[in-house]
Amino acid sequence: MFALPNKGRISEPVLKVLEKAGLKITVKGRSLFANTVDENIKVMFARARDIPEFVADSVADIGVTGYDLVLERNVEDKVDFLLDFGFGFAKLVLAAPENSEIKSVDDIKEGMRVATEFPNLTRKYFEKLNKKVEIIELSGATEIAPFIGIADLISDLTSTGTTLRLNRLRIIDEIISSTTRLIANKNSLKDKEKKEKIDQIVIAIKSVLFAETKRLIMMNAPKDKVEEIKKLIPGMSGPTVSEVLSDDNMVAIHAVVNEEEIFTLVPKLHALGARDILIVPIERIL
Ligand SMILES: Nc1ncnc2c1ncn2[C@@H]1O[C@H](COP(=O)(O)OP(=O)(O)OP(=O)(O)O)[C@@H](O)[C@H]1O
Ligand SMILES: O=P(O)(O)OC[C@H]1O[C@H](OP(=O)(O)OP(=O)(O)O)[C@H](O)[C@@H]1O
Ligand SMILES: [Mg+2]
Repeated sequence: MFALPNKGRISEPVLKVLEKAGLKITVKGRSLFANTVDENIKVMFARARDIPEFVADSVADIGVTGYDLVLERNVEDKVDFLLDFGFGFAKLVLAAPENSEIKSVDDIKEGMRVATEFPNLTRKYFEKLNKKVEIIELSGATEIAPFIGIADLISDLTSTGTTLRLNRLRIIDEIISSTTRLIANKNSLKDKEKKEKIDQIVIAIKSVLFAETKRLIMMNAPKDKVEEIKKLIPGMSGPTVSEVLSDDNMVAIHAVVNEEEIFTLVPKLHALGARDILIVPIERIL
């Protein structure tokens, strides 16, 4: 059983990656379960917040959730981290109103109230600092707490910083940093058949994440410039060079290159006489 977030900000990007990975999850409306292209892989939809426990307790064999939520549920020792999706980046930070006297951790006094959706991580953070504070658990919109007099500061997730800025809150310290992860139940990994399926899923997802940073570049180029072009695009196993039947002096070249290199690469290829340059997205690289 594969547990996936049913809503929230990581749900859609995760489903997109799995779609590209060829899992073909057939979701019918708001249903709680779904089938996949592989009859041995069933999907269940749950809140990202609950998925760490579902995986730790063997309700699901694997699941996708935030690293922050695994730590918050205190199950990091009960699950294995199989891969990092590289998105869903957020930091759990301690923040106080800009006009508050709290400017650093040292200004936090005994008995101050901290509002949060992450009571366990926040409690642990203050225990380490040996500071006694009161944790006020909220289930969202934590930013409002200092302004309605129910807390002195908050600990909340931030990624772009927009929410904190908008609410005139200043970061005091960083508690943890998080991204979206694939986690597995340790016993499921010990089961030979399940392990085999899980490995297939991991390879499929990795192939998608890897391909997202790459492009296939294709071009026609003068034969006598091939060596120079090769130096510009080493490719994954060297570029492929093939004949152009209509023109003896030209060859067709294709190679896989890093997406971020393309902007500077193209003018150099042009200068060497490359023509008909095509840059094509790649769905998966295995
Ligand atoms: N602003 C953000 N930017 C990037 N990732 C985030 C952000 N906020 C949360 N996340 C990640 O997404 C996970 C799920 O958070 P999200 O808020 O989407 O779900 P939720 O709290 O279950 O839903 P909702 O907030 O709609 O009730 C978080 O634990 C974190 O890992
Ligand atoms: O730094 P930013 O890019 O502005 O993102 C941070 C915001 O995103 C999350 O809220 P979410 O949308 O999940 O709402 P919630 O507070 O109700 O969980 C988080 O709790 C912050 O409020
Ligand atoms: Mg949220």
